[in-house]
Amino acid sequence: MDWTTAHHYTDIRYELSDDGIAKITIDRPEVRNAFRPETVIELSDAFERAREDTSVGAIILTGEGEKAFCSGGDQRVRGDSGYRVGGNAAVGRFHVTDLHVQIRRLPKPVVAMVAGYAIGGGHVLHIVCDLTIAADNARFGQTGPRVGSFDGGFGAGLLARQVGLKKAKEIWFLCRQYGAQEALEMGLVNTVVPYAELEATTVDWCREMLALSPMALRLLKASFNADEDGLAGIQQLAHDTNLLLYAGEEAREGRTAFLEKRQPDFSQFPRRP
Ligand SMILES: CC(C)(COP(=O)(O)OP(=O)(O)OC[C@H]1O[C@@H](n2cnc3c(N)ncnc32)[C@H](O)[C@@H]1OP(=O)(O)O)[C@@H](O)C(=O)NCCC(=O)NCCSC(=O)c1cc(O)c2ccccc2c1O
Repeated sequence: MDWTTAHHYTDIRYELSDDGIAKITIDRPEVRNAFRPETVIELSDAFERAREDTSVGAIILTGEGEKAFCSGGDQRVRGDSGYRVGGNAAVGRFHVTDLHVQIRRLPKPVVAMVAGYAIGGGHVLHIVCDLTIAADNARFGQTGPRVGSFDGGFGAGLLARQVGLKKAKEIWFLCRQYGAQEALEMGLVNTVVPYAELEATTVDWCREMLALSPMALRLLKASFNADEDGLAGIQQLAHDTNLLLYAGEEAREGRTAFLEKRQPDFSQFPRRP
């Protein structure tokens, strides 16, 4: 697969295929692709870039190398008030949770491509992606209670929806690691493939989605969010539906009437049963 670098970052890579796939790679293999605040800022920028690029229809999130997708927050820059920018800022950050919301709100499918460890905050990153393709060497788990941390947001609630409440509690309360096959059996990932086939399979899945209606995929993603995110999810689905209303004659009549300073004539539109 040929990828073209579309923007240069320090901690991540942002690449595009020639057919509408963006690939975002956490590029810190020396720490098993742990993220520091700078990494999260770059990831957020890259996801926004992919969102704004109308040629992009699917996004892959992955980690460099075969040893890890992501090992969570970089413990070397963890201070008493969060993770420190530059390793020594006085006030820390916990803003990977904003990235979770951004990935879920992004109106294009986001696919986690996981080889090696998806651990701690790195595990939550794959949970918030729409699909997960795992290599046969992938290992999943939470470590929060082992390092004095927890994610009570999507890391707990969404995980429970994916694998069931008892299993989610087991994952968090015992901090065990689970292999790719076990993850597949519990509904944590969509498929498992040999590492050598990981990228080709992920790209194939993306291409299948690229051949489908982008608006239908967008509304489906918003529909799942509406169920899971309460009022914020309903707002997103409503906003997306409003896009369709805007594109129709009925809404156009309202806008045109306002601009022409006349009463709108909605009588021409059916009152559908
Ligand atoms: C991931 C591992 C299981 C890999 O084990 P392995 O044996 O393959 O490799 P090493 O352990 O030897 O690691 C190689 C090298 O990488 C360094 N490293 C690994 N992970 C990290 C990390 N997270 N931070 C910093 N450095 C890391 C390791 O020290 C080695 O360096 P050398 O210099 O010695 O070569 C295993 O490494 C592992 O268990 N890692 C730790 C996983 C972990 O506990 N992660 C943090 C969980 S907490 C978290 O992520 C988190 C972040 C947030 O931002 C939150 C925000 C809001 C709520 C909750 C949050 C949250 O919980």
